[in-house]
Amino acid sequence: MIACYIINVATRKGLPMTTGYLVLETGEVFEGEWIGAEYEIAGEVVFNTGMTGYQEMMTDPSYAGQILTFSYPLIGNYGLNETDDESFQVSASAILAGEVTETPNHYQSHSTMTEKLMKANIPGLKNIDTRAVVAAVRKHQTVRGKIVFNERNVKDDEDWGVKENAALVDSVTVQEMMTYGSGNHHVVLVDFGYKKSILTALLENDCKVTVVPYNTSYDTIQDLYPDGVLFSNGPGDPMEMKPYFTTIKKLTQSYPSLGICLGHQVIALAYGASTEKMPFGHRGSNHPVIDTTTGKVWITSQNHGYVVIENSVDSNEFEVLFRNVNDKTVEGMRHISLPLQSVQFHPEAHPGPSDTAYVFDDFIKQVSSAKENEVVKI
Ligand SMILES: NC(=O)CC[C@H](N)C(=O)O
Repeated sequence: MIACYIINVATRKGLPMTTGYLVLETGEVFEGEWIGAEYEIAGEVVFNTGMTGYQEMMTDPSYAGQILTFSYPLIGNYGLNETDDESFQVSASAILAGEVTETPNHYQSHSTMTEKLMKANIPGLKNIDTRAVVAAVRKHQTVRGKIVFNERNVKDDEDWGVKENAALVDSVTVQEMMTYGSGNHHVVLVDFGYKKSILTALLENDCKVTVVPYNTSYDTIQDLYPDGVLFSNGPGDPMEMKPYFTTIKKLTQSYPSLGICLGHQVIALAYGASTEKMPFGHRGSNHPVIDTTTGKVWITSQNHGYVVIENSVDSNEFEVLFRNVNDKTVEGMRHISLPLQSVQFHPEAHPGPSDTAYVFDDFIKQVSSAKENEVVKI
């Protein structure tokens, strides 16, 4: 299922590169050159400030339903390779870029950005003023846009086609469970749209991993006899996962658990906390977070638009373990008594720094000690 709404499938096949427009619901129009698939599309416009990592970003399922702006001015210079996709699809609904090179230079490069978009059937605009787009997104905070063939005012459009989060997650979750690896620790990865790097990090930590659809029942997961459960990243508003909060809470009370990004948000919600939309999110590879217990600051990879509201977290149950250095928002929590931790940032990196990869080590330590003590499983 396509996560975003295709507006117009009129094609311009055979015509040379033509102009295309980003039109915002607030009325601004930005001109660029069309690349990739030839259809019009709508979505929330977001921006990522990473200087590298465009391949990992566009294939990160958390971008489903969003028009992704690369703020770094030169995109595609080291090409795209056969190993760095974070999923089986380009998940962003469309991309916006400044200069896009057609002559990448890297020994692993396998395709250009334009070829990748064509193959994945995803549209984009290049040579668009991404600085102005980012300024507009920052000004309006959350803003939807359309990329269209002809300049027009979309202010009064009713049809934005942005799907409910449940549909976004449905478009990226696995259809049936799959098991990978043969390590000593069996981890169930609850898939809201997992990044491949999370699976890789677990496999590198001596795990056997069973990826299950996000709506798998508690009993089905229990029958897998997991040693631990990881709740993945994913697209959309975490509140839309409400029907699963009871299962999520029960799982975290039964098995050592780790939540990453959307996984962190749904755990917080399952325990009664609240989330809210941020002004324009954190998307980039250099977001500093402070460990509130050690005072150490880590540079993290991030991609989120929602955040857990700190004063909604029950301090008898959780401590806020990480906080964003810039805006002080919650970046991670640790349960007071259960082996349960969650992070808003991406310890698996890809793209971005892997300074916080130790979060996986800590999770596996909890999994191991729970197995040794057999005190956690019911
Ligand atoms: N990377 C993620 O898991 C993103 C979580 C959620 N969709 C958000 O935007 O906040």
